[in-house]
Amino acid sequence: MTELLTSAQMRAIETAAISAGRVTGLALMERAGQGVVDAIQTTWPGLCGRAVVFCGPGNNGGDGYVIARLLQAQGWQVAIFALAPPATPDAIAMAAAWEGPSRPLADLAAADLQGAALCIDALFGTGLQRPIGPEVWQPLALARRAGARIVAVDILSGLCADSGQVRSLGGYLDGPADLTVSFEWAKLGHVLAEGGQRRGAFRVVPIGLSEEPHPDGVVRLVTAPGAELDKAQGHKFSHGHLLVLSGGPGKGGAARLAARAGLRIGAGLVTLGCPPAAMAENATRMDAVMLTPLAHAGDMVSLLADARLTALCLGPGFGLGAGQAAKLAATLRARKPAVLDADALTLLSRDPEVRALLHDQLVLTPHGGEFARLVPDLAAQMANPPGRGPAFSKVDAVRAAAARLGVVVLLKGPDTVIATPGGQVQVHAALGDRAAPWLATAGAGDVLAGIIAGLLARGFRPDRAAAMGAWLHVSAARNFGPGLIAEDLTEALPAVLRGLFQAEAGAGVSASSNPPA
Ligand SMILES: NC(=O)C1=CN([C@@H]2O[C@H](COP(=O)(O)OP(=O)(O)OC[C@H]3O[C@@H](n4cnc5c(N)ncnc54)[C@H](O)[C@@H]3O)[C@@H](O)[C@H]2O)[C@@H](O)CC1
Ligand SMILES: Nc1ncnc2c1ncn2[C@@H]1O[C@H](COP(=O)(O)OP(=O)(O)O)[C@@H](O)[C@H]1O
Ligand SMILES: [K+]
Repeated sequence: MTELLTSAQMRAIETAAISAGRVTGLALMERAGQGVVDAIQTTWPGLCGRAVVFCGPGNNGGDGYVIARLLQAQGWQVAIFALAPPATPDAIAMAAAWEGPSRPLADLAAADLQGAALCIDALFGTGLQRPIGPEVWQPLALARRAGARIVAVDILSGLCADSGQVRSLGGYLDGPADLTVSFEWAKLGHVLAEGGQRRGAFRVVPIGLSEEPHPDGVVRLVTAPGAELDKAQGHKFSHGHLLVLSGGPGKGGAARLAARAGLRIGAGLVTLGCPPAAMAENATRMDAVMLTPLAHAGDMVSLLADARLTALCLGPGFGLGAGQAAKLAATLRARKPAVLDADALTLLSRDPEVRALLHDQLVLTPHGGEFARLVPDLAAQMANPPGRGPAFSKVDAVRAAAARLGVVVLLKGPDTVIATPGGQVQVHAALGDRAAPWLATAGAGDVLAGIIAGLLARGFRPDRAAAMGAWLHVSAARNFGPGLIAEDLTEALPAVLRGLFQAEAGAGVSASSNPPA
């Protein structure tokens, strides 16, 4: 399952299926409840004992009443605590079918939680449209302190299903849910921002909607590349020539990392272009990467005119002077595929005339700070704590930035978001069995820029190069593991490629996709 839905998209699918008579809301709710109970058993086989179920007023609460009934039928001792009476027809019906104890959540006392093995959080799901107060999150915090495992129905209450941001007043509970069980498709709030960090073990269970038609504009998770990444027969120029521009003496490390990554990912040739004063330093550090002196933007003319030069990478350790701005402008005027990172992004944000030269063969790879310099209004809107109504998520911000700038934008992080100028969005989620916290190390971003630039040089489309780059980068980090430094990423790439091609040649199925669960 590679789609990531918004709550509106999920609602639209559900409403269409119900209105067409293909399913009833009650049947969906029953399957959702059953899915949660099954997921609890799979996660903690044999667990049984006392459970408290916190129910909200909407259909998320409705799921809670189903879960209470099914747990009780399995021998659990269950008590329901309701934040408010059920308010939707389906939740009212499911509450009526519950024959056990039910009390107001406001009456919850520490004694009610003693010995509870489970706390089912069915307070709010995809319908959360405004911040919750302490009366909602404090009982969850209390249950956690009492030692109960928190099971979030659909999503941990207080997280926005569209942005992953916390919507809470007066604090929020510490830490993640122990288990989150969502229905049919993961939602954006399960991978973006805090949502990715707070989902705990994550399962998506079927509720019978998988064949329903999807609305337009669905965001997709980046999955493993396939055989397309392998090298076809040919000579080195068949696989492209990448030019990486570097800064002056003592500043070349970042560009060298990018250049080596471009070579490792299969560009036929990689040249590092540096100021003449940095030639000696770079020559002692590079063998397979070629070197060329580039004192001024004018020195790039013949290189840029050469059709065999298929991509560029500008930014890592580049510098922020007038000379660098001129080289950036010359590159953009040549309209070749390129990755713009680091200092190139800062130069862009300073100079509207250079920004006017952007074109659709470019990939911009900002981190959060660079993104805020490039598109301050969008970054501010994204950072605002969501109040009432729909949130402005990282997906919304990156989609808007790509449309405004007319380039592919990749905004980095454990939740890497990639958008095209046309509005297509992909997310690479470095979570769960794809978590890569060791990537938070100096120079990791330079390697990512080099990988993507190498893929551009090989002829991949900018959005495809960006998505494959994000996947390969995290896979390389995971392949190396703890202790990773940026240099290790390039050296781990061959094993990652070998694994991919072996998986492809084997079952014909990728062994290492990036599933939501
Ligand atoms: N969409 C689907 O296909 C399915 C949805 N189901 C469940 O239904 C849930 C969505 O149900 P709803 O749309 O009823 O939404 P919720 O149950 O998430 O909450 C909506 C209710 O809470 C109120 N509310 C929202 N924010 C509040 C706040 N901060 N403080 C107090 N009240 C607040 C709303 O006015 C509304 O009454 C899903 O998360 C899922 O658990 C499942 O039953 C199965 C199928
Ligand atoms: N916790 C994390 N999980 C997954 N990826 C991460 C994490 N922290 C950082 N990264 C990745 O590491 C890279 C860091 O890039 P960047 O911030 O530009 O650093 P630098 O400029 O030092 O190279 C990005 O690709 C980012 O997505
Ligand atoms: K919930």
